[in-house]
Amino acid sequence: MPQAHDLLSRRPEWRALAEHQASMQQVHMRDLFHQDPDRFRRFFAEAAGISLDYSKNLVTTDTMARLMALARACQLPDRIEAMFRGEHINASEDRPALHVALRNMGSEPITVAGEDIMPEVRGTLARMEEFVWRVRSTQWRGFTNKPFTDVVSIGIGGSFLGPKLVSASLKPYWHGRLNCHYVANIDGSHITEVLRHINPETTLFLIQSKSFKTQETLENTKVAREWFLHNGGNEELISKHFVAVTANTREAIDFGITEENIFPMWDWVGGRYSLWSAIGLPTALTIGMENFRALLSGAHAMDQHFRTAPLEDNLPVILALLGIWYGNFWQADAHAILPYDHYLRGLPAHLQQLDMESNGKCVTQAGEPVDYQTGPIIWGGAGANGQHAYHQLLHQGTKLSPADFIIPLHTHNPVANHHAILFANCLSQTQALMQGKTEAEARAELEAQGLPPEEVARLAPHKVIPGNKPSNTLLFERGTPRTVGALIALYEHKTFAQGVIWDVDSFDQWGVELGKQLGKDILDRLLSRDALPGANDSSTDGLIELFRSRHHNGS
Ligand SMILES: O=P(O)(O)OC[C@H]1O[C@](O)(CO)[C@@H](O)[C@@H]1O
Repeated sequence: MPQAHDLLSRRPEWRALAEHQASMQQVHMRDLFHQDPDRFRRFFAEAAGISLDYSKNLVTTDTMARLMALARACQLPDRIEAMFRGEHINASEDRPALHVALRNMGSEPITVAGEDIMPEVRGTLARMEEFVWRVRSTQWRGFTNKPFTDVVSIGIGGSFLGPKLVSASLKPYWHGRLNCHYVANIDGSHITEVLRHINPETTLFLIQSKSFKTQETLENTKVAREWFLHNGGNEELISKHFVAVTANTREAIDFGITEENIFPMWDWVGGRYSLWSAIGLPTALTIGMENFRALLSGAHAMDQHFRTAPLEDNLPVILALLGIWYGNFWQADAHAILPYDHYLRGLPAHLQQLDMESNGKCVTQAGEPVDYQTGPIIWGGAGANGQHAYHQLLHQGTKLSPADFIIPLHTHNPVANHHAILFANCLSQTQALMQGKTEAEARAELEAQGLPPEEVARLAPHKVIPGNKPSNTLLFERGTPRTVGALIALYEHKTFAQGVIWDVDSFDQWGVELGKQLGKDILDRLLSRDALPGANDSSTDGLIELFRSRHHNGS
């Protein structure tokens, strides 16, 4: 483990990058492409069905060498091995981070506290397979003996975003009869809108919560249970319609879930890394267990690549280091995820939790305050839609936000020339971001339109596009379970690699606890008929009183 005094920004490799950045300030990517006709091939890597063109970055081979030197100085290869070996790399919670075990296809054991965990992982996969088969084959039916038509997954954060992303990404593989709905928010509109459209006789509820203590999930489960009991169900029938996935079996049983309907999770899997576990049940029910296993095998292929490829050819490491280059040396606070694929439209939201809950940290593993930037603001949306929404800022704004463009070479739904047009949009955006438009080019265009000189002079500055805006282009043949698995695993490992270099704990999330703690007292005060004494600031007190004045008569 690096010592506290090895603060990242004190390392010679860090200083070498800072000096290099100073020398790069006048460099434009246009020139880098003109100087090196082979640039595309030189900055191209592929693994596990994913291809990465990182040539449209403000980097040279010297830049990449210096970034790789920083990664080695931070012992990245050793830390990768430590993760796969189950070392307690989640130092603050003294736990391993073994989401890779969930998709481990190898024969080697993976031990936690001296126990090989693979038998239990594989046993749970087998239980999932049997459950999924019984539901999809209609052997498991509702209380009026009808096959299930709807699955409602109740969970939030990693118990929601991951399975929802995978379900949506693999919509072409969905079972004909089974519809999947997700309920996460404590906003009653979320569950109301779902319950409005389903039949209690043919609905299966999955309660997804690693802790089984998350307020939103427990409150929504109570509503779902009451709805079921008031629409034909009864206590004895709960076991036919409610299944839980949790690491807290006791709480789930106390809540009324029958033990044989509880699938385990483990504390060595973080919520945002858990879609590969039984938390993936909604996905497995809709796409089938064969496709779910293909998802796992795609992720495993990326795991093997991450664990064995030289850093220079390692896709997660390349993406991680490029993010550090811009975040720590070019003051980029954000990073855009732009899937040019309707089915992958949920990817930015999942990666927001994956990245921002992992690396949104301000102390090192040793508890030292950092004096450098850590995790970026992750944002984004589906292309080509974003071009008509926020790409203006990417092209002419003052904020630097590197972007990942993600696109399949083949669509599931060939319609007219749509895929070629989508692909052309993706490439034209990355080209425009890279090359921009000079004032001379802007002037020439305006003159070619026959505008008078004073109009040319007036408009030209508004038409200049600086360019030199970095982007990565990630390609894959088609959005199959394997490529979706590999793609998500790629970003998991990118996130981990950045956390190693920033020396933060990417697997805890203490920052979310304070809001939960404060919320308890505020809720008591909101619900109290009598005004309870103010707890702290006048804003919170004033807002509580505003709410109470609308909800308690005579108060
Ligand atoms: O699965 P659980 O325990 O309900 O937690 C849901 C989510 O809440 C968090 O713990 C944050 O509060 C996430 O890390 C997690 O994915």
